[in-house]
Amino acid sequence: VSTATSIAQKKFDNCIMNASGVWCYDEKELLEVDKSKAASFVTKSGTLQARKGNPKPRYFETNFGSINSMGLPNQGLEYYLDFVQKIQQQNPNKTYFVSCTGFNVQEDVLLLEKVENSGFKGIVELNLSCPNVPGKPQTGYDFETVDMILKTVFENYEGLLGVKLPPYFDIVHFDQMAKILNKYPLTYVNSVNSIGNGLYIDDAQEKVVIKPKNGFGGIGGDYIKPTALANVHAFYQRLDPKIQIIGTGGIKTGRDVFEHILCGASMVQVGTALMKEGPGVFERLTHELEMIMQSKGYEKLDDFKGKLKYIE
Ligand SMILES: O=C(O)c1[nH]c(=O)[nH]c(=O)c1I
Repeated sequence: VSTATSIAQKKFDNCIMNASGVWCYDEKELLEVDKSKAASFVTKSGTLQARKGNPKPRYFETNFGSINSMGLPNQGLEYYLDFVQKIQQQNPNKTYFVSCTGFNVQEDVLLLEKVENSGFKGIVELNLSCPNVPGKPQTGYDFETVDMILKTVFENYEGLLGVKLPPYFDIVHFDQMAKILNKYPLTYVNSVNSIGNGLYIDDAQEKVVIKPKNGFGGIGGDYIKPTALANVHAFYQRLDPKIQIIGTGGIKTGRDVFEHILCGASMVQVGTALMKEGPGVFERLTHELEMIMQSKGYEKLDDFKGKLKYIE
């Protein structure tokens, strides 16, 4: 069996990689993912200037997932572009992802200009869904702004571009977002980012567990898998087939990977489980997926991708 996949005709020998924000902050972490069984890596979302992020503790693991309010700590987009250019020379046949996010459309355009000027030939992920910058609303929940950003960005940028979206919870929102996304030459849509502004409590201390935002933070892990699968499938049902889907959210076993692909994902990304287990998680997930495919007689992803059955 083969767990290989492709995004925009770029071939990957596997369909599992890291989620932006996890194990991708600096060269050390990115090299560890690059050397693992992961198909590729995506960097932490780069901003115009490097950022320290929110005060700690800003990440907490629970039995069922995680809560974070990192606040977009990153080395700055240019750091990630320089690193990927270096790595790309050593692995000319590998396609890498660079994530970026601006605080307004002017910054988004500037970031993508920097990408083009750097000669980066991989795939850009525009993060429209950071839930933890105090005072900044989730761009992904402001549909007019998403439309305006994509219109403006695609007037200038000619490279491969995907968008990272927050989870939606209303069928009409899937319809409205898909209508907007279908207007643009997007490479992919990545669903979902963390479920914003959850709250986890330490009962013994009767206290929150992260410092920023009085304990409010993005939720990941087991808690969000049903929402992630629904977003992947809703967009798979609605988007032009030219726009592929990356599935993120609640992946910690080969079964979770299988389900995301059954819902229509061409690639899956791992966040919380990677944070807990480290880059060895990619070998385990790949093996578990291969076992499932073997037991079902599937040889390649296309044998079951998007083929979720409904009850007649
Ligand atoms: O707080 C963060 O840095 C963060 N945390 C998330 O859960 N998703 C995001 O896109 C970001 I930019």
